[in-house]
Amino acid sequence: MIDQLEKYGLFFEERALAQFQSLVRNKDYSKIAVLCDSNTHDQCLPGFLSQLPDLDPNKLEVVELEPGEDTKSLEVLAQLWDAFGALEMDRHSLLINLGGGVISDLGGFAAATYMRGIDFVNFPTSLLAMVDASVGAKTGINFGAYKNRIGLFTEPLMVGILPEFLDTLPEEEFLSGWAEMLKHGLIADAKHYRALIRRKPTAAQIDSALIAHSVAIKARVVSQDKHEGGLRKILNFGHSIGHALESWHQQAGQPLSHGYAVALGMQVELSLSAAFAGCDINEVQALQTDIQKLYSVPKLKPQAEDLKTLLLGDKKNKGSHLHFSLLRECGVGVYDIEVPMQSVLERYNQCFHD
Ligand SMILES: NC(=O)c1ccc[n+]([C@@H]2O[C@H](COP(=O)([O-])OP(=O)(O)OC[C@H]3O[C@@H](n4cnc5c(N)ncnc54)[C@H](O)[C@@H]3O)[C@@H](O)[C@H]2O)c1
Ligand SMILES: O=C(O)C(=O)C[C@@H](O)[C@H](O)[C@H](O)COP(=O)(O)O
Ligand SMILES: [Zn+2]
Repeated sequence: MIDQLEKYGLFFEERALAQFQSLVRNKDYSKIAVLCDSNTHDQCLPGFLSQLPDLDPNKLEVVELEPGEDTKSLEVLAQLWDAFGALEMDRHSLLINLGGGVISDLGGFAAATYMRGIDFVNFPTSLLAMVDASVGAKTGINFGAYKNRIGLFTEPLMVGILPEFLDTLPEEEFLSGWAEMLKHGLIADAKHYRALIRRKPTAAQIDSALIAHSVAIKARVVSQDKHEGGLRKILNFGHSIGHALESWHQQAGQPLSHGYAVALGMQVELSLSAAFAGCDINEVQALQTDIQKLYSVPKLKPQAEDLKTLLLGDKKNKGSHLHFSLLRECGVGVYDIEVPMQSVLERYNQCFHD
């Protein structure tokens, strides 16, 4: 399985380091900048660099940002472009995104826009970024109240997955990444979903094979529809509600991790799947029970009315019509399902406020 991912530009463990080293040898970059947040700077960068003794220290630069979703902003993007200029990076420079999804989304976008595009690679350090964010070429920033409103599809030269980074990942971040893995099972592979639900989202129960299985689901979907004309929308299951909750909590000063918000979103969207996508109600209830055991509803939560504007801003919509990605059954995602706003708010209330 792991070898088969190389055709998508995904490399694991020592194969990732070897691929990266050969890239650097062949390209003769003028500068190589590593983009980190302060956590990955302290906990991942030293081990990463120690495995790359051939990197020329005279060409190496490190750019460190604050951790957290607020970093995925226009202000920080501008600071990053400034930093690239101050480091005299040119079109022959390389950016290494060493971090979670915030770093790969922002760094990929910054690299693709600086001087109309410089090379970049992703070395994801969170579970969520390994199984999802570093793969598939979506990059961008949040804008106004909305998640990922400004962005580009732009490919890293390679993605290097080093599961050793997970040794320092906090427990709540495992739970966040686990939600996207569950989503992969729910939309495309019921066996993967059942394998996950039998385990616990902890470092001890996650291995390279499980990561590879999840990321393979994403890579296969993306390879059939890179720019999200159709099928790729299934990867957005849980995200119409999830993004609205994530944005609302961010604004309320009580951030929810992306994955936690998606897990809550999946609970509501499962209910919509029964009403609008023909998913069996008993199956929906069983899946909701599984998910609720891991992701309980937070005490602080928006009123249904508070979600309206955020839901209307979702990228999958057409005009004022809400379009959802839902499930026909466990393992089968469907997309472009139109759902009236009133039904969404009712189901949200049934799940979270009754
Ligand atoms: N582009 C995509 O396809 C895609 C897919 C899913 C999510 N996303 C985006 O990704 C972001 C979420 O990514 P995330 O969950 O990785 O968040 P994140 O980048 O904020 O990382 C989560 C936290 O874990 C810390 N961290 C990361 N790796 C660590 C390590 N090895 N050791 C210790 N601490 C570590 C970070 O510093 C941060 O505090 C969201 O903005 C989401 O919208 C993008
Ligand atoms: O890669 C995709 O496509 C996804 O939808 C994966 C999602 O998990 C991810 O959160 C993505 O960033 C959402 O994209 P958006 O288009 O809804 O902003
Ligand atoms: Zn997501």
